[in-house]
Amino acid sequence: MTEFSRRLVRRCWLSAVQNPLQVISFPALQLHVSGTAMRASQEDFENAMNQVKLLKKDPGNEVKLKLYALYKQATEGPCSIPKPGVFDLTNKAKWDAWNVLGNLPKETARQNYVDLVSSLTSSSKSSSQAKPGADRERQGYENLVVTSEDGITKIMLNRPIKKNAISTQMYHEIMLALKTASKDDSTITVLTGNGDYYCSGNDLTNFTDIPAGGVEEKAKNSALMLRDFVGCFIDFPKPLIAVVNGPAVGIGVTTLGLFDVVYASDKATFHTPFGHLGLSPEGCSSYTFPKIMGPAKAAEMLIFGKKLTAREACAQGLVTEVFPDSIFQKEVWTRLKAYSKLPPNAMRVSKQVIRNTEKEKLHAVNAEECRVLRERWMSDECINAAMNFLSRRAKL
Ligand SMILES: CCCCC/C=C/C(=O)SCCNC(=O)CCNC(=O)[C@H](O)C(C)(C)COP(=O)(O)OP(=O)(O)OC[C@H]1O[C@@H](n2cnc3c(N)ncnc32)[C@H](O)[C@@H]1OP(=O)(O)O
Repeated sequence: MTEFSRRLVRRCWLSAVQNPLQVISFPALQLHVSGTAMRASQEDFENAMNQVKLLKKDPGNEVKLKLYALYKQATEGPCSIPKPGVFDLTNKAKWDAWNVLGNLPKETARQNYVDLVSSLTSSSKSSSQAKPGADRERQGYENLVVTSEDGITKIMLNRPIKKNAISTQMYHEIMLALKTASKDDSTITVLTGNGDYYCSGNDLTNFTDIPAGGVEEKAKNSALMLRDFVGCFIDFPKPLIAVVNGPAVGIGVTTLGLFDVVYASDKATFHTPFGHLGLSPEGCSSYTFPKIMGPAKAAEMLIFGKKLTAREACAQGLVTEVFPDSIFQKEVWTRLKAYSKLPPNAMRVSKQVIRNTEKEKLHAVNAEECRVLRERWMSDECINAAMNFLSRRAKL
């Protein structure tokens, strides 16, 4: 094994442990019941297995791995299957969870499984009564808050604890929110972030969830998803406004070129660290940025990762206007409320006149950027950079 492979193994495992939510999918709990007859607690065990399938709330990957391991130990005894390969993160995490149980007796594993399920069912009963969760469920978004008021649909990234990094689920949620907003009664649509960040870009743990087809399949799926995601911005039919409440990174910056207006707090910064991450530009920025700020300034951002302050970004034309943070929300929303009262059809038509000549070009640019990124994601440069972040060694 080379030093690089050794480092990769260590880091993959570290990332799996640090980010268990990315590791294992809920259907993995649909376990098969072994035909082996068991003693007294077999009925409890089977009941517990059925209860797991009925859980309303995903218990999280750490718990799912524990359940998986206890089930295997209870039905098959100690782990004796070969250790899965380095890139097979899901099966490796499952193997590790099972293997760590060592020689735990089957009966004990069965009892532990039943106890664990019982604790989950009681906690899910009490948490289902909590109002905020119920609201989120009704709205259908886990990491967005979408509201419509005064003719404005506001889509707020709501993962402040992770600086609004966009997880795979969030990409889908944002696409859904944009598609819904494009058809609702509102006249303008706003994207903003909750907390101190606007968005810290792609969630770097997205790539720890490797499917059975390996990194190639992951890269292919990610490229398809990215193409759809950016396509939603290109095709968005109404005025789309970014309210950049704090720092923006990666795809949180590149997509700004597809917005009609960008308002920023003076606390916001704009950073596209693609070089550091072994990546290449997306969000049509390879086309929009040189057009907006000229090729030289765009290259400094997109190739060398120069971070801009809000005022610099405004001077380059990426940002429409900068406001002192203390008055940012008040000023911006007052202005947006006034804009939202303008005749909606005129606003739509004006947007189309401004944007439509570019649409075809933008879709072609998007497709090409995704094609290139698909290759990049499989490169050593990119894997190393992501692993560095996951092992907390690098702050960009
Ligand atoms: C599939 C489609 C792909 C589309 C292509 C998109 C490309 C991009 O967007 S490239 C840009 C990717 N983003 C980054 O490289 C940013 C990485 N994050 C950071 O460098 C820093 O976290 C920071 C500068 C954004 C903030 O630093 P700091 O104020 O010191 O806060 P923490 O680092 O402690 O962050 C708090 C918490 O949030 C997690 N987190 C932040 N950003 C991300 C991210 N992009 N992905 C995953 N997780 C992120 C961070 O790990 C911390 O989590 P805990 O350690 O669990 O508290």
